[in-house]
Amino acid sequence: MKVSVVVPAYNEEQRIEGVLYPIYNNPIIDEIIVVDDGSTDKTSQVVRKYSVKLITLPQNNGKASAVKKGLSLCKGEIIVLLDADLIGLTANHIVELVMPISFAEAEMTIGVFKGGRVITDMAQKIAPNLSGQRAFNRSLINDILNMDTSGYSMEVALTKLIREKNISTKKIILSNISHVTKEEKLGLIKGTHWRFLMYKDIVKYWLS
Ligand SMILES: O=c1ccn([C@@H]2O[C@H](COP(=O)(O)OP(=O)(O)O)[C@@H](O)[C@H]2O)c(=O)[nH]1
Ligand SMILES: O=C(O)[C@@H](COP(=O)(O)O)O[C@H]1O[C@H](CO)[C@@H](O)[C@H](O)[C@H]1O
Repeated sequence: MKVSVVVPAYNEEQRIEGVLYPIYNNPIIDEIIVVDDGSTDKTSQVVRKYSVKLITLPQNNGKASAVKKGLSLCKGEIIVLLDADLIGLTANHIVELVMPISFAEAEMTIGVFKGGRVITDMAQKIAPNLSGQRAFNRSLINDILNMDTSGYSMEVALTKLIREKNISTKKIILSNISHVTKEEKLGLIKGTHWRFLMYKDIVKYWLS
């Protein structure tokens, strides 16, 4: 089965190679689409060093719309979503996310960090359903594209969709992987502000 990987990226020039390098040119992956969500840094320039498809959006519209743009263009029968700021990603993590889908054990897998860093392990233990690392069957793509979601409400919208449509899921432990937190990327004040905006998107979606 063909595998597409979609990576939304906003101002990830310093981190995105940590995601592309381990997986580009890998025979298990047929297509990698990076959606540069209106970055103001050199994200696109860095991505162009790799043989992947790059979509550059003219302005920053938030993670959900970047992911949807990638989904609307990808061709795989199995689709993998990855954040652009992962630390310690390996091709094996992709295999672990994809296998249960290809063996029809689940329609969607949700990757949960373990053994990476305490801070991100803890966050994912508390809220595994917020994970941006997933694989799913193409049969779900129209439902996902039709979700009324914006900003950081992508994962919470997926959780709602899973419940409503009774989609079978499987949690996959991803070992020795982490991501760069907002505070690490942006500093304490700006990072906390973005975190607040993220939770606002999530709560707003739940209340809608
Ligand atoms: O407006 C945005 C904000 C984030 N992202 C991307 O969405 C993913 C998750 O975002 P972030 O790292 O901010 O979330 P966190 O993992 O810190 O919650 C990353 O690949 C970001 O580059 C995006 O495409 N557009
Ligand atoms: O793990 C979490 O609590 C949040 C916040 O991560 P940071 O510590 O701000 O990097 O990250 C996740 O949630 C976002 C909203 O659902 C997703 O978009 C991210 O992909 C995911 O990493």
